[in-house]
Amino acid sequence: MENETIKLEVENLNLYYGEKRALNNISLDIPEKKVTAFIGPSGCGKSTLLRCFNRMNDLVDSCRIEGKILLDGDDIYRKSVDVAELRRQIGMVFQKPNPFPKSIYENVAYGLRLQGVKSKRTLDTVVENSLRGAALWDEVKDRLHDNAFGLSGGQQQRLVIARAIAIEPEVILLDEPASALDPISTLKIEELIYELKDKYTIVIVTHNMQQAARVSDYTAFMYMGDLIEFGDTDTLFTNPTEKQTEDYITGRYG
Ligand SMILES: Nc1ncnc2c1ncn2[C@@H]1O[C@H](COP(=O)(O)OP(=O)(O)OP(=O)(O)O)[C@@H](O)[C@H]1O
Repeated sequence: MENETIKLEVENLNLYYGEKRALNNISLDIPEKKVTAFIGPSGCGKSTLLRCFNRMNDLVDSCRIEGKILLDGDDIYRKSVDVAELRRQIGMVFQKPNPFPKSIYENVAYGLRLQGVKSKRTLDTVVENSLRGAALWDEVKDRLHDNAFGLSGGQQQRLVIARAIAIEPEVILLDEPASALDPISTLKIEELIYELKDKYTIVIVTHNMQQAARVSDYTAFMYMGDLIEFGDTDTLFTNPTEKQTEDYITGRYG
């Protein structure tokens, strides 16, 4: 990690849902323009930690956090932070593709329209570039004004990624982005993740250890709200430091 620029820093983060503690004193650094994967058995807190990065947990009434998360050195939980702007900087893609009930074009243009962009030429350019960036342009360029629901699940997920990158985020959070997809669509998403890291910092939650090993540069293994081990992906999968990590990656539990 010495040669990396740190994009997000988690410092002594505790997270509670009511009385129940779901994250225990987590500290880790997310490097810029790399892919960081969170792995671990169901319920270990991967999605909860991911959602902290764009303050999605603010939407859960019972949720309380202690500790800090810094984006480029600034605390994202400071009172003065504009959460809408934070979510523009840190985009998120969920497990199930969630396009809007609009055309392919309007799905991608949506964020820019919200920002007040009206120029057709600007919108056309951004829509094309974003669809190209999400490796979807060639498949949809002749049907941009068709409803997005007519796309396959894998195409819908790439559309959602195009919608996310249209507003030029710095970080993209992916919560099990391929778990609802067939193997070929999954492969396309994995190839896309690999390409996107040239421009964006990517954090991915995945159940699939092979996927983490294929797409990520760094991996964090979590267990019951604890961060057990964090390091470069090759080392974590071939020579883990902790016995619990070894047991998990060799399939002894989880
Ligand atoms: N909104 C919520 N309210 C209360 N408890 C929650 C809430 N969301 C998650 N939890 C609890 O927090 C713990 C961590 O859940 P989380 O969804 O982060 O785990 P995960 O590792 O992502 O699991 P999975 O792989 O099954 O999605 C679990 O015990 C879960 O039941």
